[in-house]
Amino acid sequence: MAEPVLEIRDLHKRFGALKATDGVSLDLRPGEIHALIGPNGAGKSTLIHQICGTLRQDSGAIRLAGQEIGALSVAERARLGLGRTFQISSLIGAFSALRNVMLAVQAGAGSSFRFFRPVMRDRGLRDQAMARLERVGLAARAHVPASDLSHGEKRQLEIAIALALDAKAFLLDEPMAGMGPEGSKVLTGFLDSLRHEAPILLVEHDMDAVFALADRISVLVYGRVIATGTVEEIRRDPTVRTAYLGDHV
Ligand SMILES: Nc1ncnc2c1ncn2[C@@H]1O[C@H](COP(=O)(O)OP(=O)(O)OP(=O)(O)O)[C@@H](O)[C@H]1O
Repeated sequence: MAEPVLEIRDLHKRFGALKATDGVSLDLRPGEIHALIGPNGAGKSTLIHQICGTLRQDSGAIRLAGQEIGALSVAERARLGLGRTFQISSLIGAFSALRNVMLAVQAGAGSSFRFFRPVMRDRGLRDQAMARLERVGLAARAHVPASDLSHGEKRQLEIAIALALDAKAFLLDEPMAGMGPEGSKVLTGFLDSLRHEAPILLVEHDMDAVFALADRISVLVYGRVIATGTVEEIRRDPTVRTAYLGDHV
């Protein structure tokens, strides 16, 4: 089997007496959407925060493409290809969609000399950024300030930024939240195709989306993974049905 892109090994995080992450291990394999589900307070966001670096684990390993990243800053992890979107937005509201993506292309290229050039006049950057906007279906909105984009469009823009940073893995934290049924359908179709660019760790409460998209599902309860498997395996798992899925299957 192909090497996992992202590996979490025996991760622990306490808040006082509360074990928010209690020995979590999971893998994200090339090309897959791995959904992380579980009841409110199970520790999904805490786990995502530790993977992207906004929260430091007490112990355990986090590896991206074989490299230990658990001690790196958020920016360093992003530079190595961890594409984090949603819940905490990285968009600059006053800048156009195009400019937001151009800044990401520039950061991804990592060439500091470019800082001295007027970003908007750099043809190469512009073309690369437009290609990412086209990929996510936002080319027609390129010149609209990010703050004026709709909820769904902001999410598309965040994915364009992650693409510009050459993401090796996407962490998507409740992408369907706040979307209407039509928006959810469009986003589901888009995420389905995005997995071919980089695998996706998807935290999502919308079970229709999870069941439609996930190659594998891990169920988190009280900071522990109680089951990992395909959609069918998880739907049939009696422990999962008792702990969480009862209403959803
Ligand atoms: N900074 C913090 N300090 C103390 N306790 C925290 C902190 N952050 C989270 N917790 C607690 O850790 C537990 C896990 O919370 P977390 O937000 O990770 O769960 P979740 O699965 O993402 O929930 P939801 O589905 O509601 O977003 C909860 O009991 C929460 O109250």
